[in-house]
Amino acid sequence: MVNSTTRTPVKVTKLVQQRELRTQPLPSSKQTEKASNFLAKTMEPVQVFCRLKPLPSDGDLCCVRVINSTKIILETPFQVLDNKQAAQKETQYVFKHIFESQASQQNIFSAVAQPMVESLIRGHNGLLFTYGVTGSGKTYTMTGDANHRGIMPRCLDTLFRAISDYQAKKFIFKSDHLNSFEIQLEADARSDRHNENNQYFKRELKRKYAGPLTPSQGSCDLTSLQGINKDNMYAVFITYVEVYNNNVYDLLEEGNIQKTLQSRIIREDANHNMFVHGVREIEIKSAEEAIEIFQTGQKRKRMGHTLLNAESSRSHSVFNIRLVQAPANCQGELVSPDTRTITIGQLSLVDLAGSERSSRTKNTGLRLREAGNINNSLMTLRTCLAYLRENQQQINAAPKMIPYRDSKITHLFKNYFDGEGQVSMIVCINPRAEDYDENAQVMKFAEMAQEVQIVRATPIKYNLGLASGRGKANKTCKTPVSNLNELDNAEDKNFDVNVCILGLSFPEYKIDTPAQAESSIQELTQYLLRRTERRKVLRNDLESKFDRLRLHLTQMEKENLSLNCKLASLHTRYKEELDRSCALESKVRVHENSIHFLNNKVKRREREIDDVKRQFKHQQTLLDKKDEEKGKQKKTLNVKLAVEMDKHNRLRECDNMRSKDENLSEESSSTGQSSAIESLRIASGTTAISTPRNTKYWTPRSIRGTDVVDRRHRRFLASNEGLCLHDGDDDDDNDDDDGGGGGGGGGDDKY
Ligand SMILES: Nc1ncnc2c1ncn2[C@@H]1O[C@H](COP(=O)(O)OP(=O)(O)OP(=O)(O)O)[C@@H](O)[C@H]1O
Repeated sequence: MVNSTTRTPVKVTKLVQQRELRTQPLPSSKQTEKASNFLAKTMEPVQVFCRLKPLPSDGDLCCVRVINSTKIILETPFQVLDNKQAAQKETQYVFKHIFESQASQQNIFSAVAQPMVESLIRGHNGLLFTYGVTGSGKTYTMTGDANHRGIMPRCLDTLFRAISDYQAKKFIFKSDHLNSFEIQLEADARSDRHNENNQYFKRELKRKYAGPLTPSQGSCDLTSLQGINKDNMYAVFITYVEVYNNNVYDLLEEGNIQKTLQSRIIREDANHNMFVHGVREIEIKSAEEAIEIFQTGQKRKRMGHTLLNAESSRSHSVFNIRLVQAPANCQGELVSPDTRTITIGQLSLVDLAGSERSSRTKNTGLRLREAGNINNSLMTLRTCLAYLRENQQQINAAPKMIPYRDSKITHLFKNYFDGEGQVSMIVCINPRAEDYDENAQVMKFAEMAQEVQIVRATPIKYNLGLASGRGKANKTCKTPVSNLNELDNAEDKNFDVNVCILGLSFPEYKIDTPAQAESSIQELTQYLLRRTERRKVLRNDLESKFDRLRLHLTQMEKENLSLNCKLASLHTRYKEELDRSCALESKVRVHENSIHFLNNKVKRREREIDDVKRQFKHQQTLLDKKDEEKGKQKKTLNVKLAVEMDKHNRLRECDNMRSKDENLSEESSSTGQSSAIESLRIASGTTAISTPRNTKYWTPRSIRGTDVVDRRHRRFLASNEGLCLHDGDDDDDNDDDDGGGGGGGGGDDKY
């Protein structure tokens, strides 16, 4: 990267010099005269154009009358007169050109912007802004829409068509982020291009955007376009900033579109030019690319809604086209590495926010604040131009300080008013009767603005001692050379063409008279001297090239040798690595087989485990069912057992009673106390009730009755024993009962 200072065309201006002159003690009359002559020669006024917007319908009241292409009359509409009860007033204004409502976008571009593009190609600065009431057609004029492309897309199209054959490769010129440029070596530029391509393809995969605006095709006839230097290489850079609420935002800032933009500061560069610090400057290679980038910025732009215009711009937007150029080298291809030869021209296209009285828009809150800021910045612009005009008109008075810094937009424009270049303004007028008051203000300002003088840009020329026309000549030779290179003939290949022109052809000379001969000889001598000089330059250039080539060849030879050694060692290493990898591969194969075998085994085992699990589950369900059945059986048997036990207890009580009765009867028979027995029987109510027969037909030994009870008792015991076999828990109870029953059992023995 070449590190040297960059030159921009706008430097300390003649106007500033003039003002400095005025601040010093009174200049001599000779000085003043010289200065005024100088001013008269090099300054030109701000060019003010006026564009009328068509009325929405024929019946609408109009407040302007066009006299001719430069004169216009603003007249008080009857409607306004009625309201104010004032006398009809007419004010005539003169502008550089008045475009009536039927004027096309192309007309505006050709008359206003095309000369500025030519200036830009010559390396000069230009500022073009649209000014007017909200909805008067400022954005339409500057940007336009898909069918009616405005100034900006037309400028881009014209510029790219003009420099198409002379564009430097991308990243040869590189921004130094301080408003200047450097020249990169081709290797660095190539690496940057490579990185960008990678990002581009990634972006392309995601992108699905088609903006409404496309660059205009054929905005101007290129044959009429002047200023292109065919021995220079060009590169175009763009920036797009917005001034909103007196803060500057970079609309092309990197990152997501929804991202909150960072406010930027305005700084002065090494050449005293104002620039937005840290702004993203993008190199573009076609008008289409520029429009696409512009659309991205446009999306970010804050759009407010007022009652007057649903899509009103609440901010000033500044679209900068910067054209960087430098002389090409001998081959007419690469840019000369000398950074001092760089020329930067800048064209600023500014779409100002609409001037509007807030009482009319009925804005409130944020919108009111926006309107306040817009009005303040426009007021500062008006004040700056008014003071500039005053300073220029009253040369002998103490100059007023211009309040550029009071607003961001004027701070940014400072260079244009203080420096060299061209300033143009398009005043957009909506000729509706309702807009009369605002239009009067706008026109007053416009009239005043065209009295401000701007220093005309001085032409910039560099003589590198190289032949002019070298670029074209090299281009002409390129085609046959590339054709030769495509041939098989080795001798014809790599034919290096370097067209070196020694200058213009021999001048014509006349030697009819001695005087003529003398002057011709002098002319020829001059011509030959120039030729000799040029030959010297070319020879030096050739020799330095030979030297470089020789050096290059020796270096290449050395590199070749070392590369060959490296290649041989790499070859042997490669073979070793190949053998190792073969051995490893066979090992891997063995391991793979064993893994395969083990895998199969594992699968088999898993299947077996599954089978066993299934069987186990089945057995489990069978067991559960059996348990359930057992539980049910147990319950029914318990019920039966309880019933039988109850019966058995009752029977046993009966037996006991009977045996007691028998004992008593035996005792009474022996003692003859039957009355006592009788009283006992009465005391035992149960026995009396259960055996009523006994009292009536009682015999001391009723063998039949004993037999029946005995049989029943035995059946019960048998069944009870059978039950006890089934239930172990109940066995204890039965045993207890049997304890009782044991008595019974004992009793059984008695039976
Ligand atoms: N010369 C014209 N011919 C046809 N239509 C126009 C013309 N000028 C403006 N318009 C239309 O008028 C409307 C408002 O124009 P535009 O947005 O350019 O106004 P503006 O001055 O930029 O407003 P603001 O300051 O609010 O942004 C748009 O729909 C536009 O298409």
